[in-house]
Amino acid sequence: MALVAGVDSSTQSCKVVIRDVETGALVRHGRAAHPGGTEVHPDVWWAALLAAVESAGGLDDVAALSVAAQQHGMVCLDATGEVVRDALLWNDTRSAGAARDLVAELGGPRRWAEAVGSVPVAAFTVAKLRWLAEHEPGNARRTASVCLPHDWLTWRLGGPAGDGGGRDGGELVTDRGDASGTGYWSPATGSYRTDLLEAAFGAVPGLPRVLGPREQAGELRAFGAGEAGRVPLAPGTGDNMAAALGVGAEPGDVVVSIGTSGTAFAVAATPSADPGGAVAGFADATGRFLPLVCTLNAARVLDAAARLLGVDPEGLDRLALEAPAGAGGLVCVPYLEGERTPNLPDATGSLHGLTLGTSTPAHLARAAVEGMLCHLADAFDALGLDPARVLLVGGGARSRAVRGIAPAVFGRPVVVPQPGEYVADGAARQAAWLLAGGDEPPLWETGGAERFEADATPDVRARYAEVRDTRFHDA
Ligand SMILES: Nc1ncnc2c1ncn2[C@@H]1O[C@H](COP(=O)(O)OP(=O)(O)O)[C@@H](O)[C@H]1O
Ligand SMILES: O=C(CO)[C@@H](O)[C@H](O)COP(=O)(O)O
Repeated sequence: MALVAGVDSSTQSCKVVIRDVETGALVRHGRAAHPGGTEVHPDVWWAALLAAVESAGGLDDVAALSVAAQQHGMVCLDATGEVVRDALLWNDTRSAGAARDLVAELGGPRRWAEAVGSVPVAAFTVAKLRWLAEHEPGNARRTASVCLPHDWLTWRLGGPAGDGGGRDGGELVTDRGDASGTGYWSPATGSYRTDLLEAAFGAVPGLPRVLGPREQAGELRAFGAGEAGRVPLAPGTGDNMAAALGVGAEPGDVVVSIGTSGTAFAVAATPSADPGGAVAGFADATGRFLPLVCTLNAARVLDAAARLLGVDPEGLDRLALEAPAGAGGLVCVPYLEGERTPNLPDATGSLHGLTLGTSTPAHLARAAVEGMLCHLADAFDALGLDPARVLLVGGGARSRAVRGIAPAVFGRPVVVPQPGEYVADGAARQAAWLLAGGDEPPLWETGGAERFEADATPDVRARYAEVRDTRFHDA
């Protein structure tokens, strides 16, 4: 039985799945935690990857491997391949002012949408590079090349066995999906916009070569591999693109992911360009496109509510399901980490409608779940689609309360695939595609999905919208 490995190096953890190439059956898996915070030295991802691989039983028997990872993170390397400074992650908002400046300098959001499919906000690599040039000019001058988390991990995996840091000049590569989150690569033309990068950063550092969906990224050299047999590395991709591949999303589906970020995205045949900036016009991992709306606040809203109430995730579910729909008028606008969509990087969360009646743990739990889901429903609406299927994935989709309340808030049934690691699965499927060749990724049985239905509660969304607009209209 030939096996492939898929990695998901996401915000909170690194996950590894080992799957059968032919059937996609899960053979082994492992994970290791990432630290909190919005800047991290890439070596920390490397250490977590090693630990996750070990807990997945190693890679000795895999025939190909692919890495997916959190999008946008700025990894700067010097001329010797050493990391210049901690990577700034997608959810680090210090670059919000830099993004505003870039939008103004190019002549407004429409110009950016036309140039690269997206209007940069703090998350985009291009804004982080402007921030670096302005605030850490010494680090900017040392930056000989810039890449993304999955590019860097792929590069390290292809390094010499026993590599302890630094590299000997191997080529950096990326894929269309992750390149489309930089703000200096156009999904529509498939080429870098080095003019935009130079205008933002004052120089054009080395950039990863952008690979096609099943182009080989190199060979596995870490873990002592590459001596006995050759293990090809697939191009890898951003975590949302990998999730689309992992659940087998097709045009007509919208995927809503509740991880550290909340995302709503769809597979599209043509590129998109939203001058309003809400929809990022990304590329996907199959040669198509992935219009996507991303929020900064999703599963961690549930974590925060559980912490506040002194309960575990199951306790939060139980409380939320005890309270009535609408939580008696208690509304949580969950901008706990600032927000990206809408673009309110300095916003904080808000609780509105406290009365003696709503001052109960159950009402607070319900308000947190509904607020998080109303916020995601806004993201879903921004896509402007009427999909045949809405798929709910990510760690937060494991919550019983989320599954029960989501169809009411979204006003349509939701399908929850069997609990799994869909980003790592997508990476594994890409690795299998590299081995199999062909125009389409191999078809894998994704297992039993569960469909959840509920009566729509438009009044819950209306009340949320009223509080959101009153509180944040002028923010
Ligand atoms: N049963 C559950 N109920 C609610 N939330 C859960 C549950 N299991 C996991 N989570 C949440 O999932 C989140 C992590 O999701 P994940 O998709 O792995 O994030 P990321 O990909 O951003 O690292 C955590 O914030 C965690 O609280
Ligand atoms: O910035 C985006 C999408 O544009 C985020 O979705 C990141 O890719 C992080 O993903 P998670 O770790 O939350 O899955």
